[in-house]
Amino acid sequence: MKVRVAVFGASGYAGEELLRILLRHKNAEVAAITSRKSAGEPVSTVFPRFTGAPLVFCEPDVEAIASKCDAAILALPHGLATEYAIPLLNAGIKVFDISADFRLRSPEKYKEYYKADHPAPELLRKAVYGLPERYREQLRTADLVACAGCYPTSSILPTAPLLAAGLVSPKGIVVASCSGVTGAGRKVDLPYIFPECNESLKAYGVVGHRHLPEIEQEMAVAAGVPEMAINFIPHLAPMNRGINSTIVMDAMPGTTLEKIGEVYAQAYGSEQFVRILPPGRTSDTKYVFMTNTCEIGYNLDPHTNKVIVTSCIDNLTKGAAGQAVQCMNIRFGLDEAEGLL
Ligand SMILES: NC(=O)C1=CN([C@@H]2O[C@H](COP(=O)(O)OP(=O)(O)OC[C@H]3O[C@@H](n4cnc5c(N)ncnc54)[C@H](OP(=O)(O)O)[C@@H]3O)[C@@H](O)[C@H]2O)C=CC1
Ligand SMILES: CC(=O)N[C@@H](CCC(=O)OP(=O)(O)O)C(=O)O
Repeated sequence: MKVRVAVFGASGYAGEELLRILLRHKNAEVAAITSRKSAGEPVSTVFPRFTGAPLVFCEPDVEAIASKCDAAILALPHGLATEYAIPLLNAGIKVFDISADFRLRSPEKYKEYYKADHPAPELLRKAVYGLPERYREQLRTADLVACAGCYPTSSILPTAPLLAAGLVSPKGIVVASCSGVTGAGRKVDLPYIFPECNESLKAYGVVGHRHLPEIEQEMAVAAGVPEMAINFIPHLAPMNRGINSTIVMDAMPGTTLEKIGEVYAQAYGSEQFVRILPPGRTSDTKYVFMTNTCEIGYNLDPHTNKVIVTSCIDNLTKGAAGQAVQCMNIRFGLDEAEGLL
C-alpha cells in the first residue's frame, strides 16, 4: 500500500525535512508539494539535493490537491491550518498539522497566547495530540493530528513518566531550552541572520512563550492535575538544528536515581525513538542530529534535592517532520519507523 501524501508548505524547513523522509519512505508517494513563491518550479530549484525527484511545486489549491491524496501534512505558518484542514477533512483526507493551530485543548488558552479567537474550536476537541509515545492508541483512528511542538516534545517526553509516577513535584518546574535557528523558519528576519545569531546564545520569550501552555497542558495530563504552572525559558543557540532542554524539578521523598531509571525503562524501554542514557549522563544534540530520536539523560542532586533531566531532539525531525511521518505511519497501519531510520 502507498499512502499518497500532499505536503503544504513544502519549500520551508519542515517541508524540506518532510521531503527528505517521504522520498525514501517505502509506503508513501508524494502527491503534491505546495509553495506560492515557487509554484511551477521543479523541487530542485529550491532544494538541489532533490534533483531527479519528479516533483513540481504547485499553488496550495486545496480542492485540486484533495482529489489526489490520502494524507495532507500541513507545514504552514501557524494561523493558517483551519482554512486548509476543514476542506481536507470534508474530503476524507487525514490531516497532520505541524503548526501549533490545534494543539491546545482550551480555546481560552489559545486566545490568551495566540491573541485571536480560534477559528474552529470544534476542531480543538477533535484533534489528537501528535506525540506517539503518549497518544499512540488515539492516533490509530485520528482524522486530525496536531503534531506536538518542538520545544514541547523535548520537554514532555522526559517529564511525563516522572510526573505520572509521582517521583517529582508538579510545582516549581523550570524548563530551559536551547533551539537551533531553523526553529524560526526559513525567512529573512534580523534576529536570525548569521551575524546576529552566530557566536551568540540568548534567552527570549522568558515570560509567556506560546509553547508554555502546550507544555503545561501535557504535563498536567501526565501528573493527573487540572492545571500546572511552570517556567519555560527558550534560548536561540548558534547552530542550525537541534534542541536541548534542561529541566529542573523537585524530587519527591524517596526518589532515587534507580527509581527514575526504572520508570524510564518502563515508559520507554520498547520505544524506538526514545533513548535513555545511563544515570548521571547528559544528552547531546550532536547524537540526535537528523534523527527522529529523543535522547534523555537524568541526574539527582542530593545537595538541593532536585531531579535534573536533559533532553535533546532534532527540531526538524522529532520536533516536526519526523514526528508527523511517525503519526502518519501509525494512522495508516504502517511500520511506525518506516522512512525514519
Ligand atoms: N522549524 C521548526 O523547527 C519547526 C516548525 N514547526 C512549525 O511548522 C510550520 C512550518 O515551519 P517552517 O518549515 O519552519 O516554516 P518556513 O517559514 O520555513 O516555511 C513555511 C512554508 O509555508 C509556505 N507559506 C507561507 N505562508 C503561506 C501562506 N500564507 N499560505 C500558504 N503557504 C504559505 C511557505 O512557502 P510560500 O511562502 O512559497 O507559499 C513555506 O513553504 C510552522 O507552523 C512552524 O511553527 C513546528 C515544529 C518545529
Ligand atoms: C527558534 C524559534 O524561534 N523557535 C520558535 C518555535 C519553533 C516552532 O516552529 O514552533 P512550533 O512548534 O509551535 O511550530 C519560537 O520560539 O517561536
